[in-house]
Order: sequence, then C-alpha cells, then structure tokens
Amino acid sequence: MTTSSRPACEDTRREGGAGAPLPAADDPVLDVSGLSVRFRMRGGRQIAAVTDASFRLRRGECLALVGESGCGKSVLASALLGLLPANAQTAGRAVVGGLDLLAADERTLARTVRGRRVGLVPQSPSAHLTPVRTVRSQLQETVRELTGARGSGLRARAEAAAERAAFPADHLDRYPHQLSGGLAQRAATALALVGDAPLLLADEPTTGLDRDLVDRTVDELRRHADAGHALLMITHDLAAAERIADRVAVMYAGRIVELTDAPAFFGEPGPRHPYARGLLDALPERAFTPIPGMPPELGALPTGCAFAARCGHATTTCETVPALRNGTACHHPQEPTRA
Ligand SMILES: Nc1ncnc2c1ncn2[C@@H]1O[C@H](COP(=O)(O)OP(=O)(O)OP(=O)(O)O)[C@@H](O)[C@H]1O
Repeated sequence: MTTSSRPACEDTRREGGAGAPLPAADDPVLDVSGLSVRFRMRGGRQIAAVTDASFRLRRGECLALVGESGCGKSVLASALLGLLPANAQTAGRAVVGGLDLLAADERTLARTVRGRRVGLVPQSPSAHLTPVRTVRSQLQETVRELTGARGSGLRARAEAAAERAAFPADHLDRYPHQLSGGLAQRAATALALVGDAPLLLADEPTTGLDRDLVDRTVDELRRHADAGHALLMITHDLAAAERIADRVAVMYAGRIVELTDAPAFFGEPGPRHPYARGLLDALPERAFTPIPGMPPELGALPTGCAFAARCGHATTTCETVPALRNGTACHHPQEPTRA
C-alpha cells in the first residue's frame, strides 16, 4: 500500500464480521466500467451527470474522489447504491461480489446490497437519520438487522459502533434534532460501519467537523480500510484526502480526468491534468490561485474537452474529448516542473 502522509493504523480486522464475505486480496471489491448517468429533463433536455467512469477498488484501498461542487461525485455514489431518482438512466457496469449493482433490482439492492455489500456515510446525515428516534435506538435496530445480535449484546455492540465513530456515549439517547451537524455526521458514520460491508462509500464524511474531528473521522475510516475493506471517499477536503487516500480520482464535468496514486498526486511529480493541478494550486497552503472561470452546465456540455474553455494549454486538438490514458484525460498533460 502506498501511504506517505497518513498515520500508521493498527490492524482492526474483526473476525466473523457482519458484512458480505470479503473477496480474495487480488480481486477488486468494486469494478466500475463505463459508468454513465443521464437525467432526463422536461423538453427532452439531458443532464450528463456522470460520463464513462471506470475504476477499480481493492481490499484495504481508499480512493478519494475529488472535484468541484456539481461535478457528479454524489450521483456516482447514488448510482452504486441504486438510489437514483426515476428520471435517471444508467449505462456501464459496477460489480461488487459478482453482482452488477446497476442491473440489480430494488429487492436485491434492499436485501443484499445496502448496508451489507455497500455501506454509506451520507452527505446529509440529518436527512438520513430518523427524526423521531434516538441515536441509540437507530444504532440498535441497525445492529439487530445486520448482525442478528439480540439482548444485552445488542446494547454493547451499538455502543461499540458509536465509539468507533467517536460518537459520545452520553449523547446516545438524544434525538437527531438535538445533535450538532458534526455529531449527526458521526452518528451516520457509526450506522454505516455497523454492517461491516466490504465496500464503504463516504460522501463528504467530514462536512461540518472541526480539524481534530476531521482527523479522527478520517483515521477511523482509514482503519476500516486497513481492516481489509474498500473505501470510496467523496470529498472537497483535499487535506482529508491526502491523509486517507491511496489513490485519487479527480472529476470534472462528470468525467474522471485524473486517476493516480495519492503520493504522486500530492507530492512529486504532481497531477498531470491542468484542472487537477489547478485544484491543488487553489489551496491556501499552496499558490492560493483560483482556477479562472466556471465549469460548464452538465446539460450543455461542449463537444470536446469540458475544461478547454478554462485551460491555458488548450489548442484545437481539445475540440475532441481526450480519453483517460496513463491516468490522465488530457491532450496536453503537464510534465513536472523541476526546480
Ligand atoms: N434528480 C436530478 N435531476 C437532474 N439533475 C440532477 C439530479 N440530481 C443531481 N443532478 C445534477 O447532477 C449534477 C451532479 O450532482 P452531484 O450532486 O453528483 O454533484 P457533486 O459533485 O456531488 O457536488 P457536491 O460536492 O456539491 O455534492 C449536478 O449538476 C446536479 O444538479
């Protein structure tokens, strides 16, 4: 595993976990190929939310999916869980444990996928938690449903799940509306870890948390990956991505434009796609230089490279969409600048 900046974590593999069996070390836990999502709108308009995404995730690996707001990260996660609205159409494949999640029916998704093969730390925890029940009650129900635990074991396992997500025991009997945004996020994280699913999707799991709690949450998710699970973390927070990720996928206007090892992305030689470079250069601790312009509307994408209008390196070649080659989808990939 390639980890330069994240802390070393103890092996927390749990024997006889509740989730679906973990695949052999070399088999991908998640194999996504050619995943596209279109939303049909009134008047025949289409929103191209995700286009031709392909990547694999192995046991013990964390892939951070980063990119500006609205580039399609959450839609990609929703597609994997079968949680897209009725006006969505999907293409491609997304295979977990031999099951194509895009082709699975709702009954299969509800009974064997959500929480069991694929866990979710949602983007809006307050909307995800049931408002009329305490955190303890929701945790115990999830533990009962996913592990079969009963009686006194149920209470202990619910408390252990809370502890793993750094949710304070003395807040377990509170209702969601009595929690801060950060505590609601930790309650949702605790619920997502209960099922011990081979694949965990974490959609902005650190939103609303202060830096210490970001680090604790990220480290807990990292331990989950180190215990042999695959983790897809969607985030705006590049510092959190650097702390946790083995690889980084950068999305722009619905496409993955850079897919590379995290140490190479954050360190040397750095990303090769001009947009990915721009994301890093925009960080206050780096050049603090914003990327000029705005991303295109996903309902009115240009025929060529979607970043060309904002890119200082664009030429007429960029009037065609570049394929992802050697980890970069760019006709003019940038080479490292040597000091
Ligand atoms: N039901 C829907 N109908 C039409 N368009 C939708 C629908 N759901 C999402 N979209 C569009 O799909 C695009 C991608 O949205 P998505 O939520 O995946 O972005 P994101 O990268 O996760 O952004 P953020 O980081 O702000 O959550 C956006 O343009 C959004 O408006």
